[in-house]
Amino acid sequence: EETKEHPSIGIVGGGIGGTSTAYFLRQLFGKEAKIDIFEKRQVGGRLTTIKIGDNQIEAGGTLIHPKNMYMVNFTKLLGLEQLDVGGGSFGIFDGSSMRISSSQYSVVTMAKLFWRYGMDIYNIDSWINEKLLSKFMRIYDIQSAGHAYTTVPDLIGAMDPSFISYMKNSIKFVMKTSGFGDTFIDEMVMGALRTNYGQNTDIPGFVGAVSIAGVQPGLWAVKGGNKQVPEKLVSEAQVQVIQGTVVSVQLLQYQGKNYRVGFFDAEKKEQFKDYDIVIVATPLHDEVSEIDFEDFPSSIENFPQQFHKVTATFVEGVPDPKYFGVDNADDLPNSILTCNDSILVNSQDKKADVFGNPTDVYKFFSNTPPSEDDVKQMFTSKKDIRMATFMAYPEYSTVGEDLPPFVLHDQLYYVNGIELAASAMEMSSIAGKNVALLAYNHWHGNLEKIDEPYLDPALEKDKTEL
Ligand SMILES: Cc1cc2nc3c(=O)[nH]c(=O)nc-3n(C[C@H](O)[C@H](O)[C@H](O)COP(=O)(O)OP(=O)(O)OC[C@H]3O[C@@H](n4cnc5c(N)ncnc54)[C@H](O)[C@@H]3O)c2cc1C
Ligand SMILES: CC(C)=CCC/C(C)=C/CC/C(C)=C/CSC[C@H](N)C(=O)O
Repeated sequence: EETKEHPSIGIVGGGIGGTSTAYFLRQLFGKEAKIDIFEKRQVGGRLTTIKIGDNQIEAGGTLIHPKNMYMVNFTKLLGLEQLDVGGGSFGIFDGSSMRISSSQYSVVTMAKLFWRYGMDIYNIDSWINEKLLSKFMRIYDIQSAGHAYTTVPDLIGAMDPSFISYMKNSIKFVMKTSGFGDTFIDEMVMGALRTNYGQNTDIPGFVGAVSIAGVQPGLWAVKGGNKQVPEKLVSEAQVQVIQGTVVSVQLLQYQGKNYRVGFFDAEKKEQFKDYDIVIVATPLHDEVSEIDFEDFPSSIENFPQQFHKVTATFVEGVPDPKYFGVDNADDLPNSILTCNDSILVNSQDKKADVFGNPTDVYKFFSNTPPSEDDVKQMFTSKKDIRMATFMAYPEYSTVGEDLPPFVLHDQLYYVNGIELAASAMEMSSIAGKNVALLAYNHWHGNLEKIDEPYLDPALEKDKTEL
């Protein structure tokens, strides 16, 4: 029998969002709480690898920013290693030729970049650090002080109030207002948005800035595959993984447990389990996870925003440089960003495997699956080809001002609303910690830690000294 101190908790979804939530819940509630994760496919979700030839390559979430502290800490805690990724030659393709490409000499590259983009190329890193990262990182202090928020705008606004206006204005507008030029925005920023979200500079400023951070120097991945983080979090958090597809969450009318989770188990048999607390850690979207919420006083619906489909195509072979307007194969950059949203390819990269070994595998992203003919035009020869299509992240142009809440009902929480602000591994982990704190604070009646402003002790001390 669980007591008030030891709730039973069911989590729907075993991606980084669900498994990080489980980890944080275990830290907060201690070892007696019973925590189950329901997973319909495999733990890791959108963190997954693909085998092509003899190579294992990241297929979903790939790059981690050096300042993504939860991902950094999980990697260390779980005995995993960081692998440097990124670097190497790059170019920006406009559909017929390269607008700019790097040289083998870094001074020449810097001169070319300065010639084309002026001071924007120097200012961008400090702008991202000052306008995004330094404010974003306040969340770690806020959460380590136990504070939690019931809505996505409240959480993002707690990092810094300026982020609310970033969520309402396009990245193009935000950057123009900060003094960046059209050429830089239309080429560099557009290239970053197309490779990371398959979208353009009309997307909101907050996710736009996250996307630019996703092409900054110092990016890394977990050696052996990012999916090891969710896999190992499951054992670290001592949770039971139930292989099954959740189809319903019913609000119970009797005094005992709050919710009944209905699911089809691995043998496709319908089963039910009751919990005090339920956490949904998958996008509530028709094409991703169909879950009925039954017997609630007001209906809980899937969220109306569109999801963006992306196909990642992996080809082991020899690329035709002419496809990217380059004559000589040696001059084809390893990483190609594209700045024209009417062409097929969002970006192309020569990949290393999950251990950092070089391969002859190229990955390209496209918003629609390529035809056989497309691939023939892009590669002069190919040994193997694999494709993975993802319901990848929200279609940010359809995201309105009403972002979903983290609290769907008393003791029923939702992690993935955060993706409507920005989708990234660290965002899911931050949302996981927020939901774990909400569940804990509600359970213990710590209402002073919910939706209350966080007063930075260092700033408060300065104020009293004045
Ligand atoms: C191609 C691609 C590249 C990306 N690259 C990066 C990157 O470089 N860096 C970065 O930070 N982020 C990247 N992302 C984003 C990142 O992968 C996601 O934000 C993150 O993995 C989301 O994790 P999650 O746990 O919230 O969701 P998911 O990983 O989707 O997990 C949800 C889980 O729930 C399960 N599930 C769904 N419905 C049910 C149900 N009814 N019953 C039981 N289980 C269910 C699913 O099977 C899934 O395992 C990328 C995403 C894609 C698609
Ligand atoms: C949350 C913060 C502050 C930073 C995260 C920055 C980051 C790593 C963003 C990437 C997000 C994303 C959805 C990338 C998708 S594709 C990645 C890459 N272009 C690839 O080719 O795999």
